[in-house]
Amino acid sequence: MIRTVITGSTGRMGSTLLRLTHEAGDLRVVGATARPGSAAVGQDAGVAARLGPVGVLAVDSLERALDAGADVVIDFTSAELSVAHAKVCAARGVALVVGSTGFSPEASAALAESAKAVPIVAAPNMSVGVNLVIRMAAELARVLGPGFDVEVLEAHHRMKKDAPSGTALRLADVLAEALGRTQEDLAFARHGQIGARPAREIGVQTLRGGDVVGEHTVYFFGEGERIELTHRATNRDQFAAGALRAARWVAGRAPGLHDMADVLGLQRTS
Ligand SMILES: NC(=O)C1=CN([C@@H]2O[C@H](COP(=O)(O)OP(=O)(O)OC[C@H]3O[C@@H](n4cnc5c(N)ncnc54)[C@H](OP(=O)(O)O)[C@@H]3O)[C@@H](O)[C@H]2O)C=CC1
Ligand SMILES: O=C(O)C1=N[C@H](C(=O)O)C[C@H](O)C1
Repeated sequence: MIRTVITGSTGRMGSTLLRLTHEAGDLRVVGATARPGSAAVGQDAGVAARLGPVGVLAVDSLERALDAGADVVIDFTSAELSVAHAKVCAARGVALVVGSTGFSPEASAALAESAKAVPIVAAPNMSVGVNLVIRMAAELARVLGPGFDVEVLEAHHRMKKDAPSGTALRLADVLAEALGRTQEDLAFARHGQIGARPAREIGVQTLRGGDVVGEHTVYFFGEGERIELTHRATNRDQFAAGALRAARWVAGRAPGLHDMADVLGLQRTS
């Protein structure tokens, strides 16, 4: 049994992770955290997450959740909290799976520092399907080459805090690498008299509204043809299932920072 702690267990992803971990035959929920001062603290974490009892009380810090011992922490909270949680995992020698997005360069560097002490899998999207789409997008860009204009469009629910999504940023990075472009070539917004589209540009656009779980499309606009590569998530289970797969893979590994491509045995695209 892989002893697993779920942070942010009342959140959209936290509650999904709690349910799938509780249902898994090979993982056991041994700890759960909730925001300090919230009504969930001290309650059965499953009840607080409106799932039914899981037999573990939600506590207000990761340190406390780890007191009974754990093999892996699964963390979908925020970039800032994930960095703090990674430091705790590094100090306690516990493996970590991070799904949070919105990392600044400094936060990414801090995560990499913690990964010198413990194994960490971090990815902006844990869906197996999305990771294959990322790979296919890089391949399409390489083969189609500079004659196609490339644009990334993402849509998410109205509560999402970061923009563009972590997945859209990853797509933009792998497309830029495949096409020999740089961060300077990414266009995050257009407005007014912008003139003709620069050939090197890679557009990254954001939609927000309603309960959209997560949609990403890469457009390759050519002369006389257009390719659209789309992934649509209709619930959060596939993100959580990917995170559980990462947890099984990372528990007991040597320290290091890994991506979902490593978990899935795919060649890294960037
Ligand atoms: N990698 C992937 O596959 C996916 C990644 N994500 C990412 O996961 C993250 C979480 O998304 P989502 O579940 O929708 O967000 P939610 O806001 O629903 O959940 C976040 C959870 O973390 C808790 N939390 C956040 N900040 C703090 C803090 N400072 N102290 C204590 N608790 C805190 C929240 O508590 P409270 O509710 O009290 O605020 C909540 O329980 C986002 O960064 C999102 O982009 C999402 C889906 C898939
Ligand atoms: O916040 C979300 O909901 C999601 N965030 C991730 C991202 O930023 O890429 C992944 C997924 O699309 C859902």
